[in-house]
Amino acid sequence: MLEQLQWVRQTRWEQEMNVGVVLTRLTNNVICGMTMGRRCSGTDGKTVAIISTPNVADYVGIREKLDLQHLKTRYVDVRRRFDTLRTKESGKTVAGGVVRGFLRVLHDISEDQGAEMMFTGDNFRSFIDVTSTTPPSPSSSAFHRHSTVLLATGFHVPLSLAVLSTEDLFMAGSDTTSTTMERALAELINKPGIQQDARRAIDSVVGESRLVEESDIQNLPFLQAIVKETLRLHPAVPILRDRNVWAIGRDPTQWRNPLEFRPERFTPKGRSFGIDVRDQHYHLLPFGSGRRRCPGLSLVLQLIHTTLANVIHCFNLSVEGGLVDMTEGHGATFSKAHPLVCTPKAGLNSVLSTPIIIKQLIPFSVIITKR
Ligand code: HEM
Repeated sequence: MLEQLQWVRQTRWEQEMNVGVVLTRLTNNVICGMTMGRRCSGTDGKTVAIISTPNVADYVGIREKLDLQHLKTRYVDVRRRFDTLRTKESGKTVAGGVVRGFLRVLHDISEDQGAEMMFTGDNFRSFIDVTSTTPPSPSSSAFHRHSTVLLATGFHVPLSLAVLSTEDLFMAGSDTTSTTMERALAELINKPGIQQDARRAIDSVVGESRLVEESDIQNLPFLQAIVKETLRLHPAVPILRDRNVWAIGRDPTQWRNPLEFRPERFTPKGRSFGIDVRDQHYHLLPFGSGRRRCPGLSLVLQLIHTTLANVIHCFNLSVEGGLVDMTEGHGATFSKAHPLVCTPKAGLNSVLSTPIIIKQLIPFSVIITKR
């Protein structure tokens, strides 16, 4: 995030910047780094927007004939870019790139003694079996369709299938994560008192001379409460197959003042202290539950906590008159109807010293300044 703001300062002076797009780029880079060992997000955040936009034609049974929103055309473009990316990767080495990234992640999990779930050889084989049953992508090049990768266990996996899984991670993880962070920032802009309390708590643990690190998060219960409250009110996957997570999170029989953003409910003195998002409590299920529970949960919690903590720690965020409009849009992740758009204004030397005015497209404006 801070790096992105640096980029804005250098290249987009006095130009508008969509905060959601910046957060999407950040998330894409994390997923890309994890799976491919490199950065790969474009600069426009277009991929996720296309993938997560519901196609009107799907609902009226004319999807083969009409492409009213030009989604098909745009999706083909996305696939072409994915193909380019994977071709670049496989050009280096077939067993390298994507699959090496996967293997590294799987290996790390199997070695991690503190992991919630021990990853055994059987788990590993199951993972490969599931991957192998995925139908090949029609747009894969002949090379990818016919190339297989010999995994450490002795299994051969078609390269195209391994790459498909990478795409799944983008679809499942990118927009969900950035939307959640955007929502949290918007809530904090609307609730300056909560923002200040969070900053004070971070200062007391981290001080003012360094950035927040992942290891600090466990000592920041109020920040954790803010993230839980964001996931309660704004679950990025609002409706699952068998339950409406969005409605459960606002159920008045379970939550006092359910429509209000009150992170303190999750703090030691609050009524909901101890309630967690890891499927132990069935009235807070932003990541689903059971076998289908989001596998990216631990990663995403680290990413969201660390990013939010650093933004809160480094900047004051405020709105110019009125409140940030929290109206939900129509996308798969219920992202904001009006994205947060910021305009960097007068600048000082360091990126953290750059006052930034954030405004929504209509009609609100937000100011972010160096503390
Ligand atoms: C705030 C961010 C996120 C939220 C709220 C979220 C939530 C969810 C939910 C509710 C599901 C469906 C569970 C079900 O079907 O019952 C899911 C599935 C999934 N998520 Fe996440 N997710 C997030 C981020 C991520 C990230 C960062 C990744 C990976 C990098 C990821 C990977 C996946 C995958 C692969 C699935 C499909 C699992 C399956 O079909 O069995 N998610 N997620």
